[in-house]
Amino acid sequence: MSRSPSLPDRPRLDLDPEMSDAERLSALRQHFERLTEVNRELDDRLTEATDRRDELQSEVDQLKRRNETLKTSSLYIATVEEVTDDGVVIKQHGNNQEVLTDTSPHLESQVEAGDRVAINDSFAIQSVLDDEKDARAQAMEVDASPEVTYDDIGGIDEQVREVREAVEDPLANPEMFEKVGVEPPSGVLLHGPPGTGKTMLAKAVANETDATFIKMAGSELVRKFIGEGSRLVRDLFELAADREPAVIFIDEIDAVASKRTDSKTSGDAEVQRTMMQLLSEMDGFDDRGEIRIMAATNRFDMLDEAILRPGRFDRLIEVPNPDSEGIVKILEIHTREMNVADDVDFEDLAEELEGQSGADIASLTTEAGMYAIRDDRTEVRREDFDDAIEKMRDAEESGTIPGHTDYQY
Ligand SMILES: Nc1ncnc2c1ncn2[C@@H]1O[C@H](COP(=O)(O)OP(=O)(O)OP(=O)(O)O)[C@@H](O)[C@H]1O
Repeated sequence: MSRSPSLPDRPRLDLDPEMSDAERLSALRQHFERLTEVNRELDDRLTEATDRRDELQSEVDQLKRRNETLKTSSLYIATVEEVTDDGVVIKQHGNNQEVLTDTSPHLESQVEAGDRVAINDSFAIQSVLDDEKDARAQAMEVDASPEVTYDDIGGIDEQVREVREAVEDPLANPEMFEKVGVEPPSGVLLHGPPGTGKTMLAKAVANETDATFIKMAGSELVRKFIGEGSRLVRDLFELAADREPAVIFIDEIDAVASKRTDSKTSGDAEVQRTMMQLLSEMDGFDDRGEIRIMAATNRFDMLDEAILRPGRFDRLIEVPNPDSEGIVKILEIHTREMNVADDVDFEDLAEELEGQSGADIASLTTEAGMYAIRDDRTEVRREDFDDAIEKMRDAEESGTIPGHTDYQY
């Protein structure tokens, strides 16, 4: 780095007592001129230094920005295959390319075979991903205390009773099953059309038993790369064991447990592997205990029978769309907090809503409330429900799915 030239010397004033007044005045004048000159010089240097400082500052800002971009730029995921003296062998997810790469010295001691790591464009390992941060966080929804209660679920009382018996009792009273010598159902499969309260049921059981609710969507298990699906299944059961009591809920289980297809694509083989992993986790599972397994599907007809064998999903509960009595209950539940006008008759509305799911009814009540708000009213009237029904019908006719997808607990 170049050093800045030294500062100009401070001018000295030498006054000889022998000097005449005129000489003194001239010496003083010269001194004043030199001072002014040095002052100007210092001023220039100051301006120069300030300019340089601004320049350096803008360089620092630029570097900071570049550093930020580097830090936030996309990294790729890979699995460590082997740690050798020559470097680390990783396999990139997605293209399965094997690469021999380096780790930064501070990570050297942390990297082990089997770890998932984040790599940059040049394959250098940037960080080691732990399971929580990686797969679990991405693919699972973990709720230590879900808020849904049985009172929030309408029109499927029989299903609630069955679920309580099959899931809640073994969690709450495992010793009872032990004493009587009865095996509780291993897994409970809820099946029925979309939006009928299957997820709510699983959350309500978890709530009632103070269990952690762990949800994994079957589609998440399929989107992963080779070996990733089965690893996620293992993670799922491990996490449940860490957090017991826990209710595992696998939604859209048909995604990994459909009847075998004829095609022999590697994708199918991978799905099969994931399903086998799921079955083996369930088979090696102690039925009585602190973890209960539930799954849901809208495509019961597609399921591979292997998952329905005893010891696996051996309790099937159908959750249908509500009948008119159920619709009234669901309307009551979803209007609990609403100021509903006297002219709204739920029985009458239920007739119009025949065939709709709980989710449709939930979004319909929200929509009716929105009509009241748009009209600057706090009271929701029959006309608002009528408008909401009309909107729902239009959406059905035009093929767009009614609003339940954007209205979730
Ligand atoms: N029986 C019901 N009682 C009250 N609300 C319901 C009922 N069924 C559905 N809902 C409403 O619909 C929303 C979605 O329900 P839920 O997610 O439980 O359906 P699901 O059967 O799991 O649907 P999917 O098969 O699409 O996953 C709930 O958050 C709730 O607002």
